Amino acid sequence: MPAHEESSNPLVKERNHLAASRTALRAMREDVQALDIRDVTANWVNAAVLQAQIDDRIKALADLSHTPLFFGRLDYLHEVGAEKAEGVSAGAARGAPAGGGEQFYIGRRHVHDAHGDPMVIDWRAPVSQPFYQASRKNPLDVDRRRRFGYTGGELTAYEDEHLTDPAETEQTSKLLQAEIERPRVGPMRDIVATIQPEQDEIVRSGLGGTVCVQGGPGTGKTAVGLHRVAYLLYAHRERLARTGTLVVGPNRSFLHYIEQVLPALGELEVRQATVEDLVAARVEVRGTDGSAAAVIKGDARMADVLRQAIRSHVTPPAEPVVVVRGSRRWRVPAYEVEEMVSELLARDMRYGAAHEALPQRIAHAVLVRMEEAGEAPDDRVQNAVARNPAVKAAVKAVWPAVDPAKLVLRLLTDADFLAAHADGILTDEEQKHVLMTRPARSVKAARWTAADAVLIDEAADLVARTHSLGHVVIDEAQDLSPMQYRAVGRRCSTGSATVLGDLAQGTTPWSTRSWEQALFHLGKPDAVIEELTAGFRVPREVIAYASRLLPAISPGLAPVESVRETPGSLVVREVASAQELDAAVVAACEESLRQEGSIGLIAADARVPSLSAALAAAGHSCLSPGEETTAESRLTLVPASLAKGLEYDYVVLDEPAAVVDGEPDERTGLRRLYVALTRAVSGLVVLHAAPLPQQLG
Ligand SMILES: Nc1ncnc2c1ncn2[C@@H]1O[C@H](COP(=O)(O)OP(=O)(O)OP(=O)(O)O)[C@@H](O)[C@H]1O
Repeated sequence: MPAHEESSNPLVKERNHLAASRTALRAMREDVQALDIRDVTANWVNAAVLQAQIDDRIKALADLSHTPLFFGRLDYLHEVGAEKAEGVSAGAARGAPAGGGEQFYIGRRHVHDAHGDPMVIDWRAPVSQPFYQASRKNPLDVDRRRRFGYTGGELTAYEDEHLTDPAETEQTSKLLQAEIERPRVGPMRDIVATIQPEQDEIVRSGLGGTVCVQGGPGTGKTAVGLHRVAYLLYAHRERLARTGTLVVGPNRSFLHYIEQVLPALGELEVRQATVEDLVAARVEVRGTDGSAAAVIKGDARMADVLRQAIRSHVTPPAEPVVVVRGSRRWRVPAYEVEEMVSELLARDMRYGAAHEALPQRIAHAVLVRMEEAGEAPDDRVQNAVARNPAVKAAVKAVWPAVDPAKLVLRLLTDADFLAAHADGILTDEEQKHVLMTRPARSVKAARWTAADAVLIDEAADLVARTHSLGHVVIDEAQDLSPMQYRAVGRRCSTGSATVLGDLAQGTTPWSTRSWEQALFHLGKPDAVIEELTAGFRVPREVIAYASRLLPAISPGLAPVESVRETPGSLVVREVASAQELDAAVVAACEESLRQEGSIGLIAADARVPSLSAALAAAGHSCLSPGEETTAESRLTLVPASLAKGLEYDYVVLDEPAAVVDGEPDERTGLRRLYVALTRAVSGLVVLHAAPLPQQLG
């Protein structure tokens, strides 16, 4: 209950404001539902588009009973200035505390009353920012910050900080702590009520610049990235609606896990995809690469090879172009066409754009001759000449169209063609690795790998510029290859990016070694690199245990400082023999199921079938990673390879040595183990029959 009493019961007043805000929100929704669009739409296409927008708006205005409409209140000392007033209409109905300042309720979305005056201010509005940033040292004109506590949708508590009262001392907020420690059930949720100052700075950094965030497990990188998109959409709604936004994640399960955060914040238009989704539009990925081949194919030098290979299609003209029109013949000599070609090459334009431009250039040369001969040709004549069979034939010989997939197929199947463009760039050994072991005859027949699809995407961009979005968030970025960074980078070449990752969690053979390099490949070398160090997921004991691996997996990285005490959160249990391990694991899961919240059983991929069978025999069904946990179904069996980015209240970790052995080398194995050890919110039980990796000792 409150530390400071007001004259009448403040909790009652706050509940009244909540009830009034809900009524106002309902009225806003009803207004939208009542819109009659028949008069304003010219045809059914317009009507359908408008109706879809209205439906989205109705969805965005839904009053979700489990997500409180507001979570905080700011009492300003003075009226807010014009620079902050955006999103706050000029009316007087914002509450006015004694003393002449203004009062604002901060929530997930803007709610206004029938007069258009705000009842709740969007957390992203400038006037809300002090809720996250104001401190005793720098109160930002805030007299009082109030946080609200809810139980099952009911407003049940509040907590005040009087930032300008010298008598009051700094205390950690109990409501904040409780919110951070709330058990996890279901998919990831938003953190608007508790964004921390250092996170808020990243969330609100401008649309113009790219930000890269290095942060250990559970420091809120994913949360920050998603809230940043929501913030940018608020601050630059029109521009981003036109250009589009995208969140890139490592796999489907992860995308499922995070997919509800943005809709809960009212943002329904953000695309979410894996890098493979982005690049696999052109070919179907059916094959896999060995790690040696994948590393070379993912190396940025491949971009140089492709560039050379595509340019090799340009051949200097051997003959003049002779265009016959009516009774006349027009001749453009070979040297003149060659000059055009050199000029196009020097301009460094896209291959396909130059292919389109060349016939027009040749036609122009013909037109000049026509004019010299006293004719008066216009644009239509130029276009007709550009389509003349002789011009077409000349362009086909000099600057032929190139199909990106066919180009890559030739590079991967024709050793001489590869050598011609890779010599001096790739060693002989590397070239051998890149060549298909079973050369396919056609694009359709080829068993393309994920890395091949990225090469094709690169080639396609050499032919025609890739469409760029306004903003792209890349999560778990440390696992991207340089070529994958390039693929994502061209999708934000005219926009900006948020790059999120942890060097210690890189588990691909090509994983990022330095953020500077990664940003260079992304095409954003001037990005700001930030670091998050406070951990909101993993309890102190557990993160300390996992951090023992850091010197081996990422020397130089500082361990995460957990904000969660939770004594007794780590149990390491040795099982007498391998035969008894499955039963011990099932028992540990049952033990965990007695607690509230979600349970994740993480095991080496190879151990999953046996554990699945053991659980089934004991009468437990389990979910797959990313599938929604519910009150009835709370146990997920997670192959270690899919654990990244996910979290569970209680984690049972099966046989760490097997997790390490599941990877091609020890460092990658230990990194995989580090990921597995850092998924727990409340408790971790480690079970092992084999000796633990000595780095944990
Ligand atoms: N300011 C915060 N208030 C409350 N919870 C937070 C805050 N920041 C992060 N969290 C919670 O901490 C957990 C970890 O956050 P998140 O998944 O974003 O971390 P991460 O850095 O992406 O971790 P990983 O490296 O393991 O992928 C999530 O449950 C998230 O909601």
